[in-house]
Amino acid sequence: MEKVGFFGAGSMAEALLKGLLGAGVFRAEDIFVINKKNDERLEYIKKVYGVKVTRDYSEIARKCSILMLLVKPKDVAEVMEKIKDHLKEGHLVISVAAGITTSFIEGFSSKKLKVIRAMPNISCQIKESATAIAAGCHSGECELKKASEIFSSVGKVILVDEKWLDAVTALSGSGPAYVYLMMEALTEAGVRAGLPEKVSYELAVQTVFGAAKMVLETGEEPVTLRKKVTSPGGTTMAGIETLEKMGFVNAIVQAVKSAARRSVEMRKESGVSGNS
Ligand SMILES: NC(=O)C1=CN([C@@H]2O[C@H](COP(=O)(O)OP(=O)(O)OC[C@H]3O[C@@H](n4cnc5c(N)ncnc54)[C@H](O)[C@@H]3O)[C@@H](O)[C@H]2O)C=CC1
Ligand SMILES: O=C(O)[C@@H]1CCC=N1
Repeated sequence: MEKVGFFGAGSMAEALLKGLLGAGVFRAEDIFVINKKNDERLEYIKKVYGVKVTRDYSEIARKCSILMLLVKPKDVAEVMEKIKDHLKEGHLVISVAAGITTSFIEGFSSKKLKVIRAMPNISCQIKESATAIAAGCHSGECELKKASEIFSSVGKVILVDEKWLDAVTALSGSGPAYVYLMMEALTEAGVRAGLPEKVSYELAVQTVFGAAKMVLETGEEPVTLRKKVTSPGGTTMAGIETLEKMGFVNAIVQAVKSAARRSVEMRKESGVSGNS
């Protein structure tokens, strides 16, 4: 079985660990994890998931054929500097860092480094991620297949051109947070309408879950399902009219635009030149 190195031990690394181990894609003993300086966090990761932890960057590069960059965009360069002399053409580098291009990563090595840029989301923890992947210039079918296998074990995978990744990041990378905010808003709305908080929360969460499951299980589009809920002159229509008046759709459109813009900014802040 291949060995995989995790550079980063934060939220995304833990969500992926849970998903990948749960799916049996890697054995715990084949996963090596390193972080910047938080010993307690690394100990926790080792204890809970039984994976190997180290402070030796070269050990990971030596032992693992798949290297996953699970650090913040601004920290990608630091990791690459630390591992660049140990990189081989046989390595597959998979980066999930928002805004960071495959060409930026490739640029750290004189070898034809195989790089895949992926944008999963936090739901890989429960194997329900929506992940988009794009290949760098030295990656081909084989690398895409490998990355696809990894991420399809934790959810759905879509192959995209790298130029779409800022938009993908803004939509499905950040997307779970928008939906959580929707749940928070519905809960607060229920409380303001007189419901006890616990009741409101349970109804809000199950409503969001049921609505998504309806789309997936019936195959009907959201617009069709929305019309089925909206009786003429009824309660839903009153609610939807208010959402429209308050610019609900535009708010979502602007949110995704802002997030995509931020992905571009973070790329620039990380010292990456070029557009995508
Ligand atoms: N959190 C999310 O829902 C998603 C995050 N991402 C991407 O995943 C990446 C990680 O995000 P999070 O896990 O949320 O961040 P985080 O802040 O929770 O974790 C970052 C980890 O990187 C480690 N790190 C920093 N510098 C390092 C270095 N030089 N060497 C080794 N480890 C180092 C830190 O110690 C920490 O463990 C980001 O690039 C983000 O854009 C992508 C999709 C979703
Ligand atoms: O907020 C962020 O920058 C990362 C990328 C997508 C989700 N979280």
